[in-house]
Amino acid sequence: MTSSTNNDNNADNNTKKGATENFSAPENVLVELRQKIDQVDGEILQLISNRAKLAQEVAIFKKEHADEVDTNPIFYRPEREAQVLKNIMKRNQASDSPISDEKMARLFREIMSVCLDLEAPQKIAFLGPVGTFTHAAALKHFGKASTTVPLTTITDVFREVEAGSAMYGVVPVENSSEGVVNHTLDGFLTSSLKIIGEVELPIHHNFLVAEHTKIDSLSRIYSHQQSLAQCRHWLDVNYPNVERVQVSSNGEAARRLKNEWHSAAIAGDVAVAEYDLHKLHENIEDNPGNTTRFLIIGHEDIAPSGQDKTSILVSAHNKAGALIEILKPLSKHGVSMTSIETRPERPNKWSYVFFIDMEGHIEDENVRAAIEEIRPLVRDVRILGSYPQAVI
Ligand SMILES: O=C(O)C(=O)C[C@]1(C(=O)O)C=C[C@@H](O)C=C1
Repeated sequence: MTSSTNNDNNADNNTKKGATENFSAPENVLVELRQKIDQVDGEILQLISNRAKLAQEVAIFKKEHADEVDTNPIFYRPEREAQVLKNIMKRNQASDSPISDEKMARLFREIMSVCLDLEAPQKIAFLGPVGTFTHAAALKHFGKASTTVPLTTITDVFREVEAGSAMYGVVPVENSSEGVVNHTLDGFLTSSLKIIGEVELPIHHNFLVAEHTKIDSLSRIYSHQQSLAQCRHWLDVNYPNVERVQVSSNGEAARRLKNEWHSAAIAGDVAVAEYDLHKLHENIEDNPGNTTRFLIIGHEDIAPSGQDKTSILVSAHNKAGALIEILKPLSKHGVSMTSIETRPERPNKWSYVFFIDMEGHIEDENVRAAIEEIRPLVRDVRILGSYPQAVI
């Protein structure tokens, strides 16, 4: 509405000035470009609306063909979403689009998120509070049309999804600088939930202040202990004499600025909008390649997307050389292992379990064969899930 009113006003002004002789005047060029943008926007709107109607038809199909036993149709299809996004990136590359493949995929991520919301609103539990990197990971993976619910602990996220109060959960699993998140791995020891997806998030820290902050007399900088550690050098150079205060999360650090005039916070982008803050400095992390990986947990088995990962949990016999034996079948069948973590298998003293991630889907012949060969060598193998590799 606003832009067409402006255009009308501009058009009026031009007519008064005698627009015909003046057709290439800068303001007319702008009017013309905006008219073209309005025209394209109208076409995009119609196309998005057509796409949304197709998604509604998909939803009807899913309802009609829901498994007789499982009366709840499954609307969220991570393997299909990964394929759609990969397709968009490929088509973008082959086009003359000035937009990067990743940014184009993010636009479509949001369109798909709205389409899924039309099919059936999705409730996603994440390790909160709002404004944390896990919140950002949930929005990156499911898009902004999903309903995201902050919970206090990783255990709460597992519990909420198990109970069916949330459909899916998002929890951090490893950081490139700080290592693995033990609470998340341990969650799988007592839960039957599956891994249905993964998200990778580059971790960029901002130095945040509020409108009312007296930036010349800062006395405190709040953040999570890991974030303070990841920005230590930058803080030593820029704010060597300001007290650093550890709080439970970056979201909590950002929240505290509301009532404090002499404090700043270190947090990510999501906290800026959530708590109405300003970035005084951006990208203050000492290691610019710092990345965190998150897992999406849920109940379903996911079909192959064409580029998948499989995670297994292996309870080994307590004897020397057990790990070497487990790894041999993977190498024999050409399965590429992407990570391995060891955790104590409580309550059994001195017993260990291995979390192994590999490339491929459990329906791939080589992955299935390797896992079948591991089975007789160990006490137990549990498939935690096969899921699409992170696309954006
Ligand atoms: O293809 C489907 O199964 C759909 O429901 C459509 C669609 C989409 O908008 O493209 C929406 C949600 C699913 O998670 C995957 C894809």
